[in-house]
Amino acid sequence: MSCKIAIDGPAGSGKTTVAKKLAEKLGYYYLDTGAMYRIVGLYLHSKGITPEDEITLSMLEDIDLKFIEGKFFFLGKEAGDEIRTPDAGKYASLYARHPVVRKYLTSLQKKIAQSGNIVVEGRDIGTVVIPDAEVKIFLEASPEARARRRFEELKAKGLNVEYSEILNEILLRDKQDSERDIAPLKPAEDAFIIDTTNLSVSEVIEKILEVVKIKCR
Ligand SMILES: Nc1ncnc2c1ncn2[C@@H]1O[C@H](COP(=O)(O)OP(=O)(O)O)[C@@H](O)[C@H]1O
Ligand SMILES: Nc1ccn([C@H]2C[C@H](O)[C@@H](COP(=O)(O)OP(=O)(O)O)O2)c(=O)n1
Repeated sequence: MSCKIAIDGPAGSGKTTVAKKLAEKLGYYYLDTGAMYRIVGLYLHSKGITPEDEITLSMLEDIDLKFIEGKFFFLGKEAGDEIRTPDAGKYASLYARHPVVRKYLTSLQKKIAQSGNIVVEGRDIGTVVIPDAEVKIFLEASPEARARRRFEELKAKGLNVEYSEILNEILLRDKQDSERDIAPLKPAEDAFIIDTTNLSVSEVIEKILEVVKIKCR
């Protein structure tokens, strides 16, 4: 029996860290849907196209977005740290509200999610991308904890960031992602909600594994 695990939640709640470790532990595929929105957001911004402009399918196909052996490629090159900057997250969230962007990326994500046992992380996985997922997890944490984590993460990568700026960026994306009309950030009705504010990564993974043992027998 194939088992699909959806992990949703706001920025800094621990989705990527937990999803990657979980997929490795279970021997499942892993899909970071946020990376796809980051690639699209950076590309459209670089072309001077705003989220208010008409965005066509052919514009998005010009990105030549590919997912090969767990890695993303666009414009013929592998996606690197350039998609992990605060600006990339800002543009991802801005263009993620556009119906053509959502339709295009959701269609790709649904196809990839059919690969077999997989952990998929994002904002609308349990509600839209794989609503039939056997396991649905919604991670949350205080904005301050999430900003602190992201601040430490970016600082460790050598980026010159201010905690207050990161907190404001996270609060803005929380609002944009949860208040948009299409596929807003919210827990699926059958999602298990885990507050990670005072939990270690291992403790979060242990909680998820308890659900997996029951739902993915
Ligand atoms: N439960 C946790 N406790 C402490 N730090 C965490 C926890 N979960 C994730 N982190 C750290 O916080 C940062 C952001 O985590 P990440 O998995 O990228 O969050 P998201 O994908 O939800 O934005 C990373 O440096 C990660 O190591
Ligand atoms: N399934 C998804 C994944 C990401 N997005 C949008 C909204 C998010 O703010 C941005 C960036 O997502 P990403 O998961 O990479 O960001 P964080 O790692 O949580 O900071 O993309 C989305 O709308 N739907």
